[in-house]
Amino acid sequence: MDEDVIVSAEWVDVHRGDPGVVVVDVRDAWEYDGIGHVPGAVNVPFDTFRGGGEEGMLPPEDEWAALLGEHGIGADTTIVAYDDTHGVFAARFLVTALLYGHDDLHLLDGDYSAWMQGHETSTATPDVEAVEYAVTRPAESPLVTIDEVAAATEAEDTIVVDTREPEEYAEGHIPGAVNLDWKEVVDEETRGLKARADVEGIFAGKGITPETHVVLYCNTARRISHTFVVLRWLGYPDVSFYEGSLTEWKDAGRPLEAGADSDG
Ligand SMILES: O=S(=O)([O-])[S-]
Repeated sequence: MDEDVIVSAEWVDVHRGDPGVVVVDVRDAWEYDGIGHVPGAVNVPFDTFRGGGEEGMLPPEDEWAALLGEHGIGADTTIVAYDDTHGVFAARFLVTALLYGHDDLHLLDGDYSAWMQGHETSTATPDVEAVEYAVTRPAESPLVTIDEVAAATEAEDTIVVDTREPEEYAEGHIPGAVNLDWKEVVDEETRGLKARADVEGIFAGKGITPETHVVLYCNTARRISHTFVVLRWLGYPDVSFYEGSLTEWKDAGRPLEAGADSDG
């Protein structure tokens, strides 16, 4: 997952039929079938790759491999994912793929509602030839443990970021964390990301810069997936992902701090 992780609707329109490209729609089946989808996209609903394994909300490795294979995705496939919620569910699909070693990953900028405004849609289910998918775990992982997160709250040049809504943060957050609601970087009108400089400015306003070690958490590692993808797009080199998130933190009886973020 590199700085080309975010792709425009125009790019998807040109490349969606290319050999080796699979467009993945992570909405529910009724939306995919009933409302329509990007022509040629396969449907891998969020529920089918969410949880059930031993590592946070990741699916078991063999189930993940079978799921991708049955949708015609091989280890070298270029994956483009989308949803209808500004990309947050699709981002979780992409981060799951990354954690299981897939490399060529992209998020449609905007979502299906935005796509529908100017692009062809379809209700036809594509013929898919199943392939074998083999997981190869990456040598380096952005995952951090609960103890690493606790240490990060005290470390210099490190910022722990809560990507939930301000009300949730105010109720209780990891001590020392700043609050940056993942939706802050989304343009409500285009449904895609705000301009790059604006996004960088929003992050910088919270102390998140390319020089900082950034540790992300939310409740169950869904919303941080979007922020993680955006930080990869910006090329920030040191971003950690707390898969256990607040669910694990609370279950472990770790301390919480209440109150709003002082930066608003
Ligand atoms: O997005 S979430 O994991 O905090 S529910």
